[in-house]
Amino acid sequence: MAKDPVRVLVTGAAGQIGYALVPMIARGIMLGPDQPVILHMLDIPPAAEALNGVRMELIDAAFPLLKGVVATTDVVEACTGVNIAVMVGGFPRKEGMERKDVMSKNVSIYKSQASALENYAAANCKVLVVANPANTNALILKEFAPSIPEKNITCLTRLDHNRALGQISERLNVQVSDVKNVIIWGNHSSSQYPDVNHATVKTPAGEKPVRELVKDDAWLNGGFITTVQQRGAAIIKARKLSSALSAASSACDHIRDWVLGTPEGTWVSMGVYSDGSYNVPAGLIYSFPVTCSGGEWKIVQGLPIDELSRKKMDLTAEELSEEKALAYSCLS
Ligand SMILES: NC(=O)C1=CN([C@@H]2O[C@H](COP(=O)(O)OP(=O)(O)OC[C@H]3O[C@@H](n4cnc5c(N)ncnc54)[C@H](O)[C@@H]3O)[C@@H](O)[C@H]2O)C=CC1
Ligand SMILES: O=C([O-])CC(=O)C(=O)O
Repeated sequence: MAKDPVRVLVTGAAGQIGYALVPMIARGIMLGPDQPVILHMLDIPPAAEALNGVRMELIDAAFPLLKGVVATTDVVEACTGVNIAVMVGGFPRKEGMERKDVMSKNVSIYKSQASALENYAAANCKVLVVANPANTNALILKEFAPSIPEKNITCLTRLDHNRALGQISERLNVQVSDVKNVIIWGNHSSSQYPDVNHATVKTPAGEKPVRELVKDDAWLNGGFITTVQQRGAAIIKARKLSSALSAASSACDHIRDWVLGTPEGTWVSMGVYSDGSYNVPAGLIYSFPVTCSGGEWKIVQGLPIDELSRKKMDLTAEELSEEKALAYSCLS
């Protein structure tokens, strides 16, 4: 029997990530090739005409899984009945800016959209915040939508996770699909800690630790980390626009794994509400290694943390606490 359509909201749908993301969703990349979808697209009035253009192209593409399109500048109409909300709407960073520089514009958007989601989304709606500062926007959304369970509100660090996989794959000249279990700890910012201490590569002789294969701790503790931390800025420098196709693809990965589950023995990185695991302060949206099953994520527990990792994990937590304080000062 055909499945009922899932309603997926994309905010900022007339923007560049939106333009890459909506066809992926309509093609089944996010929720699977047998899952019909109804797309809800929100943007602001100055982008209404462009948004309508995206709606027209979605119709022209004749996606078999796409059962309907709502394209609107009305936040209530956009949020009504949605099962999944991908929050991309906001103002992107330009060259020379840090992600927290876009803070004041974006946190106020997330405060107001929190109540629309709380009041009009389907029960158990899963929320992914992409717009920067992603962790702090997600935290503001959580705090101003108190009736949405905190486990349903997440932010995107899967792009950083995928960037880390990509760097290891390039370095070792192996397929990216054979590399797994890197971890992005903390903030989706240049303070994030990309950790390879538990990462492995599938080889003809079985799974081997990344460190053992790379044999270059100076690179793994130095250049590798800064490359992943700075990759967003490098893309902005090259394209004069921030990452879009990789962000859209990673957003699909995030939701797909959350809804359909992670493969046995594999974890992924997600920004989730900290419960104090790994001595990360509770009350922050912090990126952890998680496994997903039955539509729920769970933080991977019990990984040994060395001294260098501890310092880097604490540093990015401190930045998130500062961002939280700054966000509240922007809102008051
Ligand atoms: N977490 C991550 O890994 C990544 C996050 N980002 C962030 O994603 C966001 C979107 O990036 P782009 O698509 O490149 O930007 P963009 O500027 O091309 O698109 C953003 C869209 O949001 C719309 N918008 C603005 N205010 C809105 C509101 N209140 N409600 C609904 N829509 C609104 C704009 O009109 C625009 O169409 C930025 O904040 C960017 O920094 C980008 C790449 C990766
Ligand atoms: O760097 C930016 O501003 C966009 C972004 O979040 C990324 O590419 O990781």
